[in-house]
Amino acid sequence: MATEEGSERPAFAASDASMWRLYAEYGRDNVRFAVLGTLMALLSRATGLLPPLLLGLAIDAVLLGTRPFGLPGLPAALVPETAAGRLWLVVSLLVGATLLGALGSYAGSYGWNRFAQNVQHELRVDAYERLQALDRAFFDRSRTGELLSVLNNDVNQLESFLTDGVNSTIRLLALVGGVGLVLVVLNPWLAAVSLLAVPVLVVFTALFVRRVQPKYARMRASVGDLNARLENNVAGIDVIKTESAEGHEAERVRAASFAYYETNWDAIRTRITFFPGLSLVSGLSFALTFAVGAFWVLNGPPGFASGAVSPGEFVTFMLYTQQFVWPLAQFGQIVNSYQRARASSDRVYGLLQAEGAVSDASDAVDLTDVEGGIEYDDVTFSYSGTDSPTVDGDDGRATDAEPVLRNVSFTVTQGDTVGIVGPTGSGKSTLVKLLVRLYDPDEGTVRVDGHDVREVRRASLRRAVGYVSQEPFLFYGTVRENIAYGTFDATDDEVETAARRAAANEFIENLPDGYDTLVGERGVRLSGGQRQRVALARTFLKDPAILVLDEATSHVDTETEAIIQRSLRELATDRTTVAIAHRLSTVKEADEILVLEGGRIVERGTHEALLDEDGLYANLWRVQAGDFDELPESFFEAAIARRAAVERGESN
Ligand SMILES: Nc1ncnc2c1ncn2[C@@H]1O[C@H](COP(=O)(O)OP(=O)(O)OP(=O)(O)O)[C@@H](O)[C@H]1O
Repeated sequence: MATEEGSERPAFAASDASMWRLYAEYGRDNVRFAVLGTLMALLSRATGLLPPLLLGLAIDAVLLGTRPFGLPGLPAALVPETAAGRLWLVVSLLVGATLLGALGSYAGSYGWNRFAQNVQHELRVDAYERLQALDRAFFDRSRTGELLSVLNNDVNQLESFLTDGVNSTIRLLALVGGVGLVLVVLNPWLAAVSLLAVPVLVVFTALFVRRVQPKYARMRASVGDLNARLENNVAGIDVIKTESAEGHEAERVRAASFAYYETNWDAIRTRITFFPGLSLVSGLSFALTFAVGAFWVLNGPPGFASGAVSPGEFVTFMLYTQQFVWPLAQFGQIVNSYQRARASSDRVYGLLQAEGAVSDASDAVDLTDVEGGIEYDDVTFSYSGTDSPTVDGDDGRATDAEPVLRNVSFTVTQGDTVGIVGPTGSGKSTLVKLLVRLYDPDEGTVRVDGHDVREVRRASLRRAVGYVSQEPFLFYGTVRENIAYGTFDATDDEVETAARRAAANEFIENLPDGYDTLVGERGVRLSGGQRQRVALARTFLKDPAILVLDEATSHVDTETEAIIQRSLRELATDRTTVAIAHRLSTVKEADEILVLEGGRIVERGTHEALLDEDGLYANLWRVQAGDFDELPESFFEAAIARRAAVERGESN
């Protein structure tokens, strides 16, 4: 399939910076929450600096009395005279710092969670909007479960990293910067011992990242596979049951689930060695600092240092070391959450970047006052080369280049009806899909009212065309909502008039809640014929200039068909109609009938003219009339050859 501007295939793979680009783009409007979160997280961290200082002071200046009582920034006039008074002051300051810390922690979490939730929400809605703007070929090649997994799980992973990861990173940086600095100021030599842990942790983490990153990418892909399998099976539950394929499907789900289990377990194995490893390094560093510090208090400075360390200063130092070293182990969680989010961001970003081949030209105009003239001018089309890579790595290059339509030319004068008939797989549905630009032709042009459909806005084109397909799709909701789908401002009267014209009013009124009856998911609570009539009512309500009926009455019984056919004739009277039919009687009255075979128009004319011609159409007509004896042997030979080709999956 040709790309619209003949442009290069768009790059689908996300760049390394995809995650940060997403955060920057979606965080921009919510930056106030991130700032609040950051400032409050810093405040809460800063209040944590006070208790160790107070404890050291209480030990040295109150309990042991070996140094004067004083705190930086505390006026001497506020220092009580008695030891008890001083202890109470320390206790009050401890409580005050704790309260302020709790407040800061609350406000910090509030800011970051609001930020993360807003980003998640906006990202998901945008990704969905992007998805529904992609062309049909993208969906032909994608798996629904996989797409759902991107919109759900992957977007959630990005949110979790914002909530936990970024928030913790800021706290950690504040810690390394703040507490690390305090340690250096208090005792540079002892600080050097504590800080020894940092380079070890950095190297250790780098190794972890290198190992775990590909594992997370594999895991995200297998979540998509599993989702796709589950979605497919739930949708196909009827076939599973009627074919007694429960065992077969349980096995396939087991295989997909096991693939996820294996990729997940592989990542978990790496992760669970990493976290205890970090704790070990942190713990050893704490023990080393304690040993050096305690010997310093007992025996004076070691050879490389000078100055005495009091028991209070030692306690302060150890408490800071604890604040510094243990949370470093948290770094692992952050890196872990980052890696998971990164694997997801590639997929979300990929979806946001996906470009469909069918898009509005930059100078496209609206199709207005549509009269309904249609022209197919030497149209050739194949499903190959669909320019639609998918989120699971399919680059969209189909291998089969066999055309499904070949040099198709015909015109339909405004208000006329054209019937399209032909054996299965001959390209009838494909032909009308080109009219509403679900796909674009490889060669040739489709015109409506003389306009090349590639030069008009798709929305205006589709407003002008009413399309009733073989498998009408109803949305979960009421009958009324389904009829008014697309004509959202229709009044109840208009909905009912449309239903009446589609011969649907009677059955709808007999439903338990009439027009307010819920139709179930995909309309499962209605029969095939009822769904068909609701879909027809939708088209009557839309009142389009061009009507496309793709075997529109295929699901109804003979009697209902007669009623609908009458309505359809009325509907078709003053509008252009393209009717695809297997039952030739439904297009007998058409102004022209096109007979497709292997993607080519092999015969054309009115019903009578085609019967006179005594070709494929006349033979198909004999089949439907049950005159098998009248059929020439060559017809059976051709039919058998066609069936064999269809079964081999060939289009022609
Ligand atoms: N989305 C698709 N991707 C690839 N090939 C497709 C796609 N849709 C249809 N085809 C192929 O194109 C050919 C024509 O299909 P089409 O649905 O147009 O035939 P049809 O005449 O409407 O058949 P039927 O009468 O059975 O509905 C078939 O060989 C089919 O396998």
